[in-house]
Amino acid sequence: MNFFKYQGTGNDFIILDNRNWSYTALTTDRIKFLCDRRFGIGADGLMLLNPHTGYDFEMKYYNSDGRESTMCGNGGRCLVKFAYDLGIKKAQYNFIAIDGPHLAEIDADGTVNLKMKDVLKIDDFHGDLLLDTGSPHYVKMVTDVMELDVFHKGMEIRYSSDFAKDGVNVNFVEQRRPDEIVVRTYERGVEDETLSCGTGVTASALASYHNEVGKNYVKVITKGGKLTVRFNRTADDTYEDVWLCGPAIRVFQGSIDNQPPANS
Ligand SMILES: N[C@H](CCC[C@H](N)C(=O)O)C(=O)O
Repeated sequence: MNFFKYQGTGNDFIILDNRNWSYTALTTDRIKFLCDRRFGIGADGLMLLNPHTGYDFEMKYYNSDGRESTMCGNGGRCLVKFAYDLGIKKAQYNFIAIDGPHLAEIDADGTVNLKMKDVLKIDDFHGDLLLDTGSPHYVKMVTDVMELDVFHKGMEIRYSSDFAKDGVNVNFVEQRRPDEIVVRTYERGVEDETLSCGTGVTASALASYHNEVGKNYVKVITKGGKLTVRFNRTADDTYEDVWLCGPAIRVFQGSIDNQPPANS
């Protein structure tokens, strides 16, 4: 099996070119094995680039637990860069994912800009915030975010009775400046802190204290690197024209045996 490894601000992915449908029969166990950082290749998730009528491609995303999941923002950005590296070169990409169509553009400096779905509401949850940016996100504003035990605090919320059934991604956000936040995320389906989470960074930017009605531009610092989120907040508190912008890097390509070793 030939694979490609990409990362977007440290959120890393195995990508398979599935334009000839050769990888469609991957099982949950196989994807989990491929994402395993000891027995397999190692990644936060795996993506298929599928052909799709009317779009440049279709994105299929699987968390490292092997199960198909909802939208992955960093994954979407990496998949656009993968398409470019395959020779699919467009001024503007238009691909389809589980949460609908997405536009994307690659800047001259390599920044990949991904249009995210509109967010029609942000709910209050006992003083924290809940919103869906293509994946479900819990946002808690904190101080000293880098001192936090994100793994245990995140797991506690994710497995609490309110979220245990479907899960939720948990973001801890420190407002450093009116237009700059620091975000750390415990990711559902990885069941650990990732170095960044694109839909989580987007959710955190929309939920952060200082955004105002009209155009906003939020700088987001994560353990894996820097991203920016642009959006228009409407007078009735919906969020549109939302773009997640940042690097997407091809790390290596390789091949892995088709059958995992018997003892894995
Ligand atoms: N773990 C998320 C999906 C991937 C999100 C993240 N990797 C991103 O960049 O948006 C979930 O199951 O909801």
